[in-house]
Amino acid sequence: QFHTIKYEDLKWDESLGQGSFTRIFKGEKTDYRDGEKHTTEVLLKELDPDHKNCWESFFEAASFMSQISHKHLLHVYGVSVHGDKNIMVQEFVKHGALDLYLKREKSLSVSWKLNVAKQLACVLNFLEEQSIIHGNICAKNLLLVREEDPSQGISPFIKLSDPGINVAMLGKDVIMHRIPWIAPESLAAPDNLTHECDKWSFGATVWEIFNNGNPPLQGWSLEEKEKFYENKQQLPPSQWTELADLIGQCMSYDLAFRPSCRSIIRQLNSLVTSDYEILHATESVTQ
Ligand SMILES: Nc1cnc(-c2cc(N)nc3[nH]ccc23)cn1
Repeated sequence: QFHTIKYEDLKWDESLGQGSFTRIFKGEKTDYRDGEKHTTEVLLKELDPDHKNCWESFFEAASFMSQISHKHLLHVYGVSVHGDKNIMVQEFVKHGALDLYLKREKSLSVSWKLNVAKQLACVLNFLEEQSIIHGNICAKNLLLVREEDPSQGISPFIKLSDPGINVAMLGKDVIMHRIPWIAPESLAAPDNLTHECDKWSFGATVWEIFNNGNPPLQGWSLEEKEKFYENKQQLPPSQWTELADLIGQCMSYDLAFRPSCRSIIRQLNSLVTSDYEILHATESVTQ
């Protein structure tokens, strides 16, 4: 299952916002190991008391994250229950969620974006090998551990966060808000997620990464979003045809057409090599 942490060993610092039915805070946890007191910076994710009915799903997400470990998966230290408070204690990731970072940093290079997309493909492949379905892949659930520093040859490093409350527990509206990240087939059957669902979401997330953090279908109403799926529409394709092809394959309405993780990684690797031409192409355009 997961490690339980004593409430009195936690300290709350500033609020960092909220997710679906959760509030997040920066904080600290203390533990006593070999007679010494250790303080660790943590992210405290609190389930709203008025959504107590979701606590199983909340803890399912915690145990999901605690059962497996991977360099690109967020570490969950454990959970703490105190009265009607359910708290998930996660590693604190310095640069926060990628969707906000992409909006803020307007001049990220193509190789930066490809590097991040490859890291996500790696953890997606790992989850598939472990027969584990995440169910909520999007830039908001990617955390930036380390920024790039080209002068030092340091590349960005991301981690995939927990999936949050199971999409089947959420109301129809929340599910609709997840268009176009949620796979079309999951709209009708949110409690029957498959690995193919994660590939669809991967496609939407790569589109986000290359679209400078502008969310896809930004400002669309729930009705328009529903039509987007009913009419089997696609997101606006990137000018980079190979990238647009990969995103299009991942976001096929027919599950069978979605590529294997190995194929996704192979196609991303081939993109890196052809990165040179596109880089010069965009530079010549922008100059
Ligand atoms: N596991 C996590 C999750 N989110 C953060 C985080 C870091 C930061 N600098 N600003 C933020 N603003 C909102 C969340 C957040 C950290 N660790």
